[in-house]
Amino acid sequence: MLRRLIESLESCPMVRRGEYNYFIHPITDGVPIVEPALLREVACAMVCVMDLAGVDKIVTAEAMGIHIGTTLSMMTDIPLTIMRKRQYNLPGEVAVHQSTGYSSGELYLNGIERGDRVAVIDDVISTGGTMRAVIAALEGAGAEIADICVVIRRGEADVGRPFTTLVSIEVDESGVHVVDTCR
Ligand SMILES: O=P(O)(O)OC[C@H]1O[C@H](OP(=O)(O)OP(=O)(O)O)[C@H](O)[C@@H]1O
Ligand SMILES: Nc1nc2[nH]cnc2c(=O)[nH]1
Repeated sequence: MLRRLIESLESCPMVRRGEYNYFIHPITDGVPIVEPALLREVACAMVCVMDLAGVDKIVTAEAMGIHIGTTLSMMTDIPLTIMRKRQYNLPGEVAVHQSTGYSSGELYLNGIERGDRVAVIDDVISTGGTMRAVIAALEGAGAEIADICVVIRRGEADVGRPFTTLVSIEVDESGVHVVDTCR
């Protein structure tokens, strides 16, 4: 079922970002091209593995959760909010610090009301810094996190809650290796 995702990961290019081996893939970078069939495969798998019962809103982080979150939202009719790297200063906006293996900055959550039941999705988890920031923001806003699903798990990050991943990978000098899948 995840044939396109697995094959494209195992043949994707990689660059160095400092000490970090950064793989480049349509789902995590939007380049070189996002094939509709791949996006469909990923979103269909998410619908299958996630508990979306009674979920009011899907939450993702800028930028590379957006195409996945949009597809999932269109398939399920659940509205989407995007945690932005830009501050809007709207009433109730929640700011949190995000750090990854190669960058750091702020993320801003809007559009969540106390008691909202939310599902969190993202393209990849590596250090877990982004997901911990998203969870902290949602807890700060008083949301109930119903489920968390990330397309690609790289490493063993702990975010303090269980989460589902579609595939687990290892990355070394020779490239990406898929070591586990959700089905
Ligand atoms: O587990 P972590 O180490 O936090 O890494 C995962 C995050 O890294 C990427 O985001 P990035 O901040 O690079 O922004 P982008 O989506 O705008 O490329 C990716 O989209 C995840 O959100
Ligand atoms: N594209 C991409 N995004 C990431 N986010 C965290 N690690 C990575 C990576 O290696 N590649």
